[in-house]
Amino acid sequence: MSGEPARRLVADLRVPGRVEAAFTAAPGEVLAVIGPNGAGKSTLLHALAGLVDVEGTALLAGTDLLGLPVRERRVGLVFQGQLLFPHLSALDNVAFGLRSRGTPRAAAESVARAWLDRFGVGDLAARRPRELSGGQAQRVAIARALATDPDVLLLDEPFTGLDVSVQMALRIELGRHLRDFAGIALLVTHDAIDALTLADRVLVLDGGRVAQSGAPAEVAAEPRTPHVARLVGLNLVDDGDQLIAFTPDAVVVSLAEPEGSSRLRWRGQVATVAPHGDAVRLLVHATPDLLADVTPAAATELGLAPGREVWLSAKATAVSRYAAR
Ligand SMILES: Nc1ncnc2c1ncn2[C@@H]1O[C@H](COP(=O)(O)OP(=O)(O)OP(=O)(O)O)[C@@H](O)[C@H]1O
Repeated sequence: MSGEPARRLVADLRVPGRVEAAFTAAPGEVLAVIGPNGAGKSTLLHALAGLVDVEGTALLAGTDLLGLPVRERRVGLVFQGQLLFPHLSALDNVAFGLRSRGTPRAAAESVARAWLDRFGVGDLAARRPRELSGGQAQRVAIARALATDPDVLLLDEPFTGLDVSVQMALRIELGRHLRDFAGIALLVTHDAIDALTLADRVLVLDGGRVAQSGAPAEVAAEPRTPHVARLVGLNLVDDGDQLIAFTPDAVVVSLAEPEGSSRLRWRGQVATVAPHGDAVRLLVHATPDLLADVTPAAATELGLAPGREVWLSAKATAVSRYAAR
């Protein structure tokens, strides 16, 4: 048996006023970090990368990353707006990390070339960043981060700002490389698809704290924050010590108050009306805001337009209830 401890990350970090989070990640695991604007997602990644002062520990195989000089942390970064070195070719950008660790030029370039090839941009090796499209530059940036074989790969919104078709292609490519990646990946994303398709686990931040963590399917089925509920297209109602989640198509919209004694009814005002597949999706300002899907015929019949006062009710059999904590 090897005496090498598993390269598990055990982090308990605090950047005062911005984020306070304890989490663990196993080698090979992709952890999606999600949450609303200002939740502390970027700060968490910046803390691990050494870009911001942080208290606490981030033990990796027993060594505290936070105690290491930034250059000695085996951390790969792909950050929004973190540009490639403009004066270096794509190849030299990817080879840079290895070169700065003392790898001889030929060996570093050979590794760099292989990474560019894997991301389908090998023929662009000689180009400078300004000669690359956004999607090509992002492929080079991801190749650059992976080329150093980091223990921890930090990806902050790697698809933001790219065309939707480029995002889709890059998501598939990145997914393939993340499956083979032996280290730990933390992926900050605003997109439920990323969290559901790329991640092994999801860490939900809210107001600088961890609100929930678990397998993507668990988090999607039983969201604990309005932000996650909205990401996965569910309504979420706080009912004291329980949370209630239900899909927009489980909501009945009426102009008159629904009969019966169910507490699952709300009065509100239609805020937006938009096509959603074969249905019409309403966002209704109620307490809380709710989504409701109705048929186009019902939308016309009920005169559902922004400003319309409506009643909403949820079928008791169509809701999922779970403990709030
Ligand atoms: N350089 C900074 N100095 C002080 N406070 C900051 C700084 N950067 C961010 N903050 C604050 O720290 C908190 C967390 O911000 P952070 O950027 O980590 O959130 P985020 O979840 O990444 O948000 P977004 O999705 O908008 O990028 C916010 O309250 C933010 O205003």
